[in-house]
Amino acid sequence: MGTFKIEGGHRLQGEITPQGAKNEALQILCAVLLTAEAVTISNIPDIIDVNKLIALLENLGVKIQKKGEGSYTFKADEVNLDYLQSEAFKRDGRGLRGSIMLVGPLLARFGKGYIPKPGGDKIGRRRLDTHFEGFIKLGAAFRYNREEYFYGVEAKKLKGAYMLLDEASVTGTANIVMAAVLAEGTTTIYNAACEPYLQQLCNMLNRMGARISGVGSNLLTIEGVEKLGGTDHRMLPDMIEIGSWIGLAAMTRSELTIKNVSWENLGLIPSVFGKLGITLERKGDDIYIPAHTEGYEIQNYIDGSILTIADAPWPGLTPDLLSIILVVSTQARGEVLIHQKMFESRLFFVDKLLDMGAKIILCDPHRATVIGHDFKSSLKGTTMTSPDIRAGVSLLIAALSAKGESTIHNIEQIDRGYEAIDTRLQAIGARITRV
Ligand SMILES: CC(=O)N[C@H]1[C@@H](OP(=O)(O)OP(=O)(O)OC[C@H]2O[C@@H](n3ccc(=O)[nH]c3=O)[C@H](O)[C@@H]2O)O[C@H](CO)[C@@H](O)[C@@H]1O
Ligand SMILES: C=C(OP(=O)(O)O)C(=O)O
Repeated sequence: MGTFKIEGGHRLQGEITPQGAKNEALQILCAVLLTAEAVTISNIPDIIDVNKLIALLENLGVKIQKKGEGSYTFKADEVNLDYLQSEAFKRDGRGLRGSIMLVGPLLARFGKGYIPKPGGDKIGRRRLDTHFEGFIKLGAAFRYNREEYFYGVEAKKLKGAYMLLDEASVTGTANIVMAAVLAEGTTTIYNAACEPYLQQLCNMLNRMGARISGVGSNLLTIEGVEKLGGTDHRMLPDMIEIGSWIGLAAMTRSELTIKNVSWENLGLIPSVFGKLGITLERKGDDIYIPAHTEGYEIQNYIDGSILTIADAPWPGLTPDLLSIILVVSTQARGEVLIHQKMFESRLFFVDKLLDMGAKIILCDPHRATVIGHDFKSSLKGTTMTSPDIRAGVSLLIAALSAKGESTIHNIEQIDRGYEAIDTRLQAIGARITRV
């Protein structure tokens, strides 16, 4: 179990460039299985989850060639389907959430897709019904081995169908889209998720020869094609990392520039931080955050009532930023209710913030009221364990703003999604060491 030691209370300064988007990368990498031709992908983040998925592709027989930093060519012309039945796959396929998206492309191209119950953050129930109900609608037979937690779908030929998803699942939509592009006839997916991750996936598939319309909306129409070809694709900057750095700048009262953020793909993220009173300036495609020496003040609603910040399917606020928003609120002027609607166990990390001196009432597993300190009292360094990726980064931000030394254990959770976070933060003045 890796550990970070952090000496808090120091201002940071400078520029930071976001990595390529983790959740986009997981979709895009699975899509290389849809063609026998070469697909070149750049801006791939060097993080644990992505590297695990690349290893799974390699074990499936995908030829992988490094082109440069974060840039690889993938060629799935000799896929080894026997690997899917191996003990190694049953073990390694469980290592991340994103591996579930291998199923759709395998089913579409080879008529069968299998996966052990995938891993990812332990943040509450994470069902897969949307994925498999979609495959069944396309004509696949489904089986689930409860003893081994092993899922399987098979179909000689998928047939396009209309489906209204019971929830706008991000990985579920990506999986069904990747299955439908090679199905016979037209598939309509209503209540589809439409995050930039999915827009990027659909645009890439269209460049490979797919016929997807409605990209960016919750109504996707997919006319199946016989086969797909190769393409080049570049990952967008990671919007969750961008949000994390905005929070970091505000809470450490640092002047920071976040480079090349792809503003048009950030949705509500800048305005939600704006509601916490954080000033962001758009400079070209960068975000400039001045040092908040006077702190920041949470806005109330127009009628004077207390602000709620809640997650919602895109274009609502992504749930992956709520832990960071919560931590940043602990030093704001004012109060806010944080409502994590999607996940049941994502707010329990607030106990650690309470230990550090934050004023938070955990109302129930989904809601926490935060009463900001307005920097009149700093958080105090402590020893903690990172429970999940975003809580881990939130605790890291808290530790960097706190008085004294903190220790964060289980930092593999952070490394799952943030590339070389220690050296990148050291470069802007953070006192953080990996021990
Ligand atoms: C690898 C990857 O891409 N992971 C992301 C993906 O996970 P993932 O695709 O696993 O998450 P889903 O979109 O399926 O759903 C996440 C949770 O939200 C609930 N839900 C979802 C949609 C909805 O309309 N109502 C609702 O309550 C689900 O029941 C589930 O508990 O999307 C999540 C939601 O943005 C993000 O937190 C994860 O970082
Ligand atoms: C929940 C997350 O990841 P995963 O779905 O991979 O567990 C996340 O990125 O915040």
